[in-house]
Amino acid sequence: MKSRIAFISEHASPLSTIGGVDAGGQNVYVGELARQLVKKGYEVDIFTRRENAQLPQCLQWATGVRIVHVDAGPAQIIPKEQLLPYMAAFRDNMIRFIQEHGITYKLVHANFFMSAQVAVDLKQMLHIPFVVTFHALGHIRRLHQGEQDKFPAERITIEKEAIRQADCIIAECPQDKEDLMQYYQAPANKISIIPGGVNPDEMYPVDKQIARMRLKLAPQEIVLLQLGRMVPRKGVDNVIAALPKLKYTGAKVRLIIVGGEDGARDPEIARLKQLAKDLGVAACVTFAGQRTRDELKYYYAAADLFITTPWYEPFGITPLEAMACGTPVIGANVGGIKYSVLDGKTGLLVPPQNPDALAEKISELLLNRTLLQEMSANAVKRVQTLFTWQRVAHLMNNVYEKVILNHSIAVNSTLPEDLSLIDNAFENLVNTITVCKQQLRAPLQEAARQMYRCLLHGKKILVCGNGGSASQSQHFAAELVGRFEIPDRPGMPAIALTADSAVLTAWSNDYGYDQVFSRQVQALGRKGDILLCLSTSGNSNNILLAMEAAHQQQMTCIALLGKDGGPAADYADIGLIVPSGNTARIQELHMHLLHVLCTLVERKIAGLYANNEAPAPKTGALAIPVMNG
Ligand SMILES: O=C(CO)[C@@H](O)[C@H](O)[C@H](O)[C@H](O)COP(=O)(O)O
Ligand SMILES: [Zn+2]
Repeated sequence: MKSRIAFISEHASPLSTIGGVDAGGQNVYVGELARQLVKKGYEVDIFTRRENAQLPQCLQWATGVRIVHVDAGPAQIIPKEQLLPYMAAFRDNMIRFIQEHGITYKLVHANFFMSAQVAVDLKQMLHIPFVVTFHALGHIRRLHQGEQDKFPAERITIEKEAIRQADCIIAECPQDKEDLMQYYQAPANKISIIPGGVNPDEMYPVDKQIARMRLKLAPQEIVLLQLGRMVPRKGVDNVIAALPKLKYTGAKVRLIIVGGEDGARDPEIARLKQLAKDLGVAACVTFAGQRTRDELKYYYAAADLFITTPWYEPFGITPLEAMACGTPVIGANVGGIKYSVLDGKTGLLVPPQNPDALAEKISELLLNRTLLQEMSANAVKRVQTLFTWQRVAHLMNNVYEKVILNHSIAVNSTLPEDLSLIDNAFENLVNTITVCKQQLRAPLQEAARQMYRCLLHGKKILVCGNGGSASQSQHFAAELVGRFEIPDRPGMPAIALTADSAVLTAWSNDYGYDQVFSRQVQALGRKGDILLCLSTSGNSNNILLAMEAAHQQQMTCIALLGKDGGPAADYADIGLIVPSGNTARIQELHMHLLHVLCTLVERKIAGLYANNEAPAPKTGALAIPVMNG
């Protein structure tokens, strides 16, 4: 059966024309991801604020994808900085729609902080788990824009609460994950890195001259392209400011700026036009305004270089689109751009807000046509392997499935008896650890000292136990023979007596299980060796007989025991008794004790070399230097 899920994207609808002040990557993200998720078996409803009274409440936008227009504030475009007061109405009307239509959503995917706030409420009221992609973080914006950031101050608090409540947080690049962890204390295990993508049927390489003919651009000019939302953060002024600094003296260079509206209505375009005039480069800057998505590939393909130098970019879809069309990118070394653009391979990275550095890199690339061609091929390949919406949907589907599964487990398994069993097991373990910490410090130290001495004198450690303790014996031997925490140290001789099925079965079959370890101790043990025994009860006959055999061989017996130690406590030279009546807890503590012993012994052995107590081995396998006596 298909799973129905809800996207919330309060200000960014896939219906909007890209390049408007608030219409950019998020609109594409929501639409493309929804379409691809349909192929994974989902039905997606995208809830977005009604910006136009003429639109129907619910519109079938693509197969399996509906857009639901939610009434929240006036039905007109409102800058997203002013939308927060309408979000309560958004939430209430969204819930009304869900209830009137009797829909059950398996999951909500919130986009941007205001949608996340709605998702938090939905989770509380309707018990729907949610995933969030923030697309930008308020804290980082504040850092970069200070007072010019016009979002309400509550944004950061809302983001923090959403992070606390979310079932999974989608970071769009490694930097985004770091920011979430550093500024919001988001737990790493709640974050999945999933980038944005490109639709290869929409963005693909087109012959440069054909693209230019379509756009009526001069075939012989050098074209630099800047495309996207026209807001100060995007650093378009930085690109204009680089133009007079270009050292390139070949063909005429033209900068085409796609996005934004007519200068009179768009203050940012007016500002950029004025800047171009002031710098004397107005004649080589073309303001192309907003373009339909169909036209964008021609712009990307017509350009020799795509340039994007924002101060902050949580992901950035335009550099990917440019690369998909085979156009190398010079991008700011920030956020998602430093992840999508491979410096030196698919383009170059520059510091933001630095026209000199940008001018230098543009000139460098324009002078190296061979490199530009290589970068173009690399760019297409990189996008097609890593950044298609198909791949994004595949990764997202994995996240959704995990969230949906965990949610249903949580809902169906909150039986009070289960919970109290879980809690008891943890509390029991914590208590046992606390008691052991006090009681076992001295014997642990002594056991480690004995083991170290034994190994230093060229002797070995034999280990045995039954059942769970048998596997722990092997676990311990493996840590010593191989390595534990310190690489490049000599192997230490340790043998688990539980691992040779031929010996175990023959001796048990022919003489009895009680002799299964003692026989091996006689055969393998020598004076000065250690026998390490594990027994939760201290009662197992084969363990007691093994210790007897060890004493006859003048070996030292160390025993990890439980309960009251049983008779084994009397046989052992050093007994480490876990004072618990619960076999499982005893075994858990035994494993911990074995690891602590590994740490102590390994450090001592490794320290031998560090302190020059022994010559470092010259060639071949490392060996512990043997001391006589
Ligand atoms: O793992 C477990 C219980 O948690 C069992 O396999 C358990 O190790 C076996 O019953 C052993 O035979 C118990 O022997 P011992 O610890 O009393 O010497
Ligand atoms: Zn067990």
